[in-house]
Amino acid sequence: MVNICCIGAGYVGGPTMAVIALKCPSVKVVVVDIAVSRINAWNSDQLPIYEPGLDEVVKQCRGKNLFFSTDVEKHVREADIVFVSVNTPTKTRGLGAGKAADLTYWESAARMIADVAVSDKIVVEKSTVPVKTAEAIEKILTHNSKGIKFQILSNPEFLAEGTAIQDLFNPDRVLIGGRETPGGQKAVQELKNVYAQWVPEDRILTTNLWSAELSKLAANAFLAQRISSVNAMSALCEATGANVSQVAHAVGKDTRIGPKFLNASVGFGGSCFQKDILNLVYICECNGLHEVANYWKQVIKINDYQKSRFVNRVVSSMFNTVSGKKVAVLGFAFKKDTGDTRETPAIDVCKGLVGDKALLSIFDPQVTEEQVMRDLAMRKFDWDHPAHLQPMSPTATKEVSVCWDAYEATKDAHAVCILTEWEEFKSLDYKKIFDGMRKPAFVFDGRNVVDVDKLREIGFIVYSIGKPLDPWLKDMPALA
Ligand SMILES: NC(=O)c1ccc[n+]([C@@H]2O[C@H](COP(=O)([O-])OP(=O)(O)OC[C@H]3O[C@@H](n4cnc5c(N)ncnc54)[C@H](O)[C@@H]3O)[C@@H](O)[C@H]2O)c1
Ligand SMILES: O=c1ccn([C@@H]2O[C@H](COP(=O)(O)OP(=O)(O)O[C@H]3O[C@H](CO)[C@@H](O)[C@H](O)[C@H]3O)[C@@H](O)[C@H]2O)c(=O)[nH]1
Repeated sequence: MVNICCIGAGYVGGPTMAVIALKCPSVKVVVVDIAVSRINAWNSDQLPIYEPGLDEVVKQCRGKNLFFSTDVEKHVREADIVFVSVNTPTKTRGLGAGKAADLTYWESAARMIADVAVSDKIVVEKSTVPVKTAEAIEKILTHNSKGIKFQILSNPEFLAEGTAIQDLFNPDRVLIGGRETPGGQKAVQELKNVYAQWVPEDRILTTNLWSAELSKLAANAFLAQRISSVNAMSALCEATGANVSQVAHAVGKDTRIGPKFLNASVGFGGSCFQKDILNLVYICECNGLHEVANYWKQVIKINDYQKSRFVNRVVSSMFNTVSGKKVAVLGFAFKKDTGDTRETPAIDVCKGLVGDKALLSIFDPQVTEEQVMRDLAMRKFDWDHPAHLQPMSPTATKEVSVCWDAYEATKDAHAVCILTEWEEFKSLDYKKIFDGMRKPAFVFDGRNVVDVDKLREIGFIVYSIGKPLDPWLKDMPALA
């Protein structure tokens, strides 16, 4: 029996290992973490993350060949293959602050592996890391190894939250990078054997270490770039009367471009895109490639512009002030089918509206009040000026309430802002919502989920990203 241990029981470690356990009954998988509450949750009926299909997978193998534990050292010692899936956030202090990846957690995991190992191991980079990280990890492991042999592999994860189980069951590709030595290639083959239990061979790509590490950053940069491209077009659509959905459809029909990832939105969020592009920008700068760095930086700048453009549109449409007005926010997670709020555009939009003294009532089917308040109270990091942390005013969270129902959130509101594309927001009783709101009643759809014509018939003034402007809004030029 192959023993796998995964360090880090988060959004990646948990679902990925659960699927490996399900698909490989002859492999024993233990997921370890230093966060006791997270491990307790993985061992309970209330898993620590919301992900469609995850509960069923965990239920089928937990206690058989899938285990969750806080005894990190014991399980690392017993493992043949150690996946490292710890968080690699953007550094907020010191050299490279605001861009470089913070590898503190990764380094401490590597040192611990070197300290406790008593047999040869394959160490797999599952976390997203800067290109060349494997070289540093190799040095840490071999300098402390007491003669034990380690092989480092890069096996970046491409799952998206909300569809993680589907993505893991049927990945576009699995990427494994290794040293081009006999030992390195043997390790690549061993990991390949695990995935080959359910992934067709032609979808398992093998490369050298640096290509695998860089491909992960490149893939996220390309994906985010598509969203910034369509979002940039959405501003031009609003200015010209074109419809961004029609433009995206027409553009995406070109098979060289393709139809996916062309939905205009209030901006991309999530824990990966911004972090990984900033990391890429930093690597380019370190290599003296300033033009390349600036090119990718622009993807983030357009994303920031899209969020502030949305806030400006709300304020300018409502007679240039939202002061003291109740604004309902539907959706706070960074996308549908997840409760994750990391880097969600809702944080910046809500802070922008509160900055203009709006009174917010927020509803998201998967995000707790505690989480919303924590996110809004957090200081915002200024990526361009890392020395300047912009705190939210300490009283600001008093202007925010969290509701458990869209109807309660919208009652007596002047406006509704839709910030996450939850399916249930498409089929709300908008007539009932309209009747309960102050007039004129506005809907600002940051995800293009509502039927604009139907809502206008009801009486709403509707703004939908990149769509021809409501006659009312045409007379109210945005301030951006
Ligand atoms: N979230 C995604 O959708 C996604 C997808 C692909 C890749 N990634 C990458 O995968 C990595 C993990 O992301 P995540 O979203 O799962 O992060 P996460 O914060 O949800 O989970 C990381 C876990 O690692 C644990 N940890 C940190 N240091 C540890 C240590 N020394 N020993 C034991 N446990 C430790 C933390 O307690 C935490 O529970 C990141 O590099 C991320 O960029 C994320
Ligand atoms: O057409 C689109 C598609 C996405 N988004 C937004 O983009 C963000 C990211 O969405 P998505 O990529 O679906 O979710 P993530 O979980 O962040 O997954 C991305 O980041 C992961 C972490 O690296 C990678 O593994 C995945 O392949 C990559 O898709 C979300 O705010 C979406 O609402 C849009 O605005 N328009």
